Amino acid sequence: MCKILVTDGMNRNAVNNLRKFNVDVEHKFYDGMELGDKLKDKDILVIRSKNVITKEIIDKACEGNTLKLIIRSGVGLDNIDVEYANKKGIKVFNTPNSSTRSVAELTIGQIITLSRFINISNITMRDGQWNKTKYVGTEIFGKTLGIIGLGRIGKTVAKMAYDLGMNIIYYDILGEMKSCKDYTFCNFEEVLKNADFLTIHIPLERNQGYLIGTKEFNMMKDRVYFINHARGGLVCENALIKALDNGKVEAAALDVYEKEPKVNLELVNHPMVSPTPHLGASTVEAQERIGKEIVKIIYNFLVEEEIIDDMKIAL
Ligand SMILES: NC(=O)C1=CN([C@@H]2O[C@H](COP(=O)(O)OP(=O)(O)OC[C@H]3O[C@@H](n4cnc5c(N)ncnc54)[C@H](OP(=O)(O)O)[C@@H]3O)[C@@H](O)[C@H]2O)C=CC1
Ligand SMILES: O=C(O)C(=O)CO
Repeated sequence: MCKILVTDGMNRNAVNNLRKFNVDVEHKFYDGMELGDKLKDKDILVIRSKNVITKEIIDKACEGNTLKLIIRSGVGLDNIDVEYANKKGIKVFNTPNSSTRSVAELTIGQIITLSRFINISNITMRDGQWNKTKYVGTEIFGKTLGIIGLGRIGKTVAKMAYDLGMNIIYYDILGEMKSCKDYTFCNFEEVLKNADFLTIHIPLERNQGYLIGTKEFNMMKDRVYFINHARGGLVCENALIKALDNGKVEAAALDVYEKEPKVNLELVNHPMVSPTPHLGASTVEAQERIGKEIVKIIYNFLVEEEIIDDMKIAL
């Protein structure tokens, strides 16, 4: 019988649907070499962001010679050594399309949160403070939103922000996108220099250094609003704290951190930071879609491997 290990949260409908395939599903968190050990008799591993799948774990798993598929429930594959897994004959899939809308909506929510002091008002009002004259915000209409990475999420953020009246400038490694003529392609430095609001939506590549450190913050407009919902490792947190302290950055919204789930208290306690604990994909809708994507991947695998017949069931 095909054995599947799911180490993290997974939509209940998806788990129930998997069981229709007459497979063995163990739903329990394991990590490190214990996980490697548990994988010795598993065919499929499903993880989210909590596990880091290293060469060592893959080697341990391969002692059992059963593991054929790793599925990352989500987009970023930076927590899996994909190249090594592939070298060992293990396929790696993610669910790239399911959370785009949710991450984009969180980003737009934070753009407005920062521009209107919503986060800091929430906190100070609980102390009985009435900072009406202190928290004079800014409209986002007519302001320039700089986007680094105009992929699925970047494009969705761009469309929403454009519809709210923002001017969109972007940089993407793929260059100018013909289908995005309402937005202006710039080089990386030009986006940093001209954005009133700056948001990052690129993957973290393995062994990549910071995309944004002190040098890059210094290039930005004074009092820029900064959002990182991509990966913590892209931004130097110490440089961000300095930029917030010296007013280069007016306010920052963060969903991702350098050392998750460890919290950098200096950063998240900064009065001008609006932090969320990696909630980008945490909506009912995104999780349902992710669950469906995973079931489809596993279904295709089981059919391909002739473990089940093409059941033509509605997934
Ligand atoms: N906070 C959260 O909960 C979530 C965070 N994420 C993060 O968001 C990231 C983006 O997701 P998504 O939009 O779906 O990914 P996409 O691959 O659709 O978009 C990323 C875009 O950025 C481009 N790119 C890659 N590297 C660079 C670079 N150095 N400079 C400029 N552009 C670059 C990519 O080009 P190319 O295709 O050539 O690489 C691509 O066009 C994910 O990788 C993940 O880390 C995703 C979901 C949830
Ligand atoms: O899907 C992703 O990449 C996320 O960060 C959410 O888990």
